[in-house]
Amino acid sequence: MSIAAIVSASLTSSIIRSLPVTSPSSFHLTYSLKPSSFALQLNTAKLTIPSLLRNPSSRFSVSAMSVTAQENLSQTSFLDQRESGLLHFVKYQGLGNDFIMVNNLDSMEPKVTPEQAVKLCDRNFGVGADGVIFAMPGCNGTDYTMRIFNSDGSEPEMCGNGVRCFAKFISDLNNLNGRQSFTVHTGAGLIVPEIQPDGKVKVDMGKPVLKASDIPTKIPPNKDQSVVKAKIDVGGVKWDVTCVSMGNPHCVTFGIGNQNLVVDELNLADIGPKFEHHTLFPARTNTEFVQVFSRSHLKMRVWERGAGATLACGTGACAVVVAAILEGRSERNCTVDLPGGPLEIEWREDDNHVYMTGPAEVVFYGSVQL
Ligand SMILES: N[C@@H](CCC[C@H](N)C(=O)O)C(=O)O
Repeated sequence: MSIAAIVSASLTSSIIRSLPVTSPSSFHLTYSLKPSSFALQLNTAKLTIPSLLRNPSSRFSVSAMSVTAQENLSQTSFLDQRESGLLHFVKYQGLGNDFIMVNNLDSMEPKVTPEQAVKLCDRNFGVGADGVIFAMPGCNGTDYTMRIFNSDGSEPEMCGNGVRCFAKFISDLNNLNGRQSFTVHTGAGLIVPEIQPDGKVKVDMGKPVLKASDIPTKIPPNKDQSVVKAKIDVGGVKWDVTCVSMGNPHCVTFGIGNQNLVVDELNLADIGPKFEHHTLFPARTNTEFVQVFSRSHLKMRVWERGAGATLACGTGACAVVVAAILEGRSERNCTVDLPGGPLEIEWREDDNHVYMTGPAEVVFYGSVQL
C-alpha cells in the first residue's frame, strides 16, 4: 500500500466544496511536502471534489494532472501510483478522534478489508487514523448504514465521534435538500445525527444499556442487573467501576475508593490494556478514567478497545455521564473535557436517550493505493 496523494491539509470543507475541479486537461495541482504551502490551481468549474467522490466514474484521470513539488518528489512515481486500485477517501476528525471516511454508498460490502484498515490507520506507514468508516446504503428503513473498523481491524458496534463525522461526510456527498437530520443504521441500532446551524452535530445516541450480560461484563451485577460502583482487581489494584453499553462496551472509573482521580497523572499505556483485555470483559472493553470538577463538568481520558489512547471518544463521554449520574456525581447535562476538546452530553429523563453535541471537521481529501 502506498499513499498516492494527500490533498488540502488546511482547506475547510466549505472551501473545498466551492473549489472548481475541471476536466482532466485543465486540472493543475501544485503539490508541496509542506501542507501549509499546498496550493491547488484550477480552471473552469465542472466537477467539485465531493462530486468526484460521489460519482467514482467521473473521477479525474490522474495522468492528466500536472504536479509540481517544491522538494524532489518524483513526478512520475507519484502519478504512476495513482493509476489503478485507488481508494478515494476523506479524512475527518471529531476532537482529534480521526477517521478515514469511505464512500461505500453503492454496496453493502466494505471496500476495505480489516487487514487493509490496519495498514491505512498506521500513523507511520499509512494514512494514519483511529478507524475506517464506511458510508453504506440504509437498511431496515433507515437512510444510511454506518460501519467502522478500529485501527486494529476489529469491528465495533458504534462510534460517537465517528457518527458526527459521518453526518458531515454525508452532507458533503449527497444533496440533502436542506435536510439537516437523517437516520443511520449501526451495530448499536438506530442513531440520529442532526447538523446544527453552527456546524456542530447533535446526535441522538439512543438508550444506554445497563444489564451486565448485555454490556457484556462478567462482573457480578447488583439486584437490578446493573454494575454500578463495583470493585474489580486490575493490575493488583482495586478499582471502583460502573459499566455501561452505548451499543459498545464501556467501563467507567472515578478512581480507587474515596480517592479522586487526577487523570493527567495516569499511565494510560500501562493500565489501559489491562482493563481492555481483562477476563471480566468477554468482548474486551473501552475504559474511561474520570475526574469530577463539578456536578456539570467532568474530565476524562480514554483507552479504547482496538485503538488504544485516543484524543476523544463520543460513546465514552456518553457512558461517563450515565455512570456519573448513576453514582450520584453529576446532573443530567454535563460538559465532558477530553484531550481533544469538550463534548456536551445530556441523558434525558423523559425518553431515556443520551444526546451528544460536538464538532466534526474535514482534515484532507486523498487517494491511496490498496
Ligand atoms: N472513538 C469512538 C469509539 C470507537 C469504537 C471503540 N474503539 C470500540 O471498539 O468500541 C467513539 O467516539 O465513540
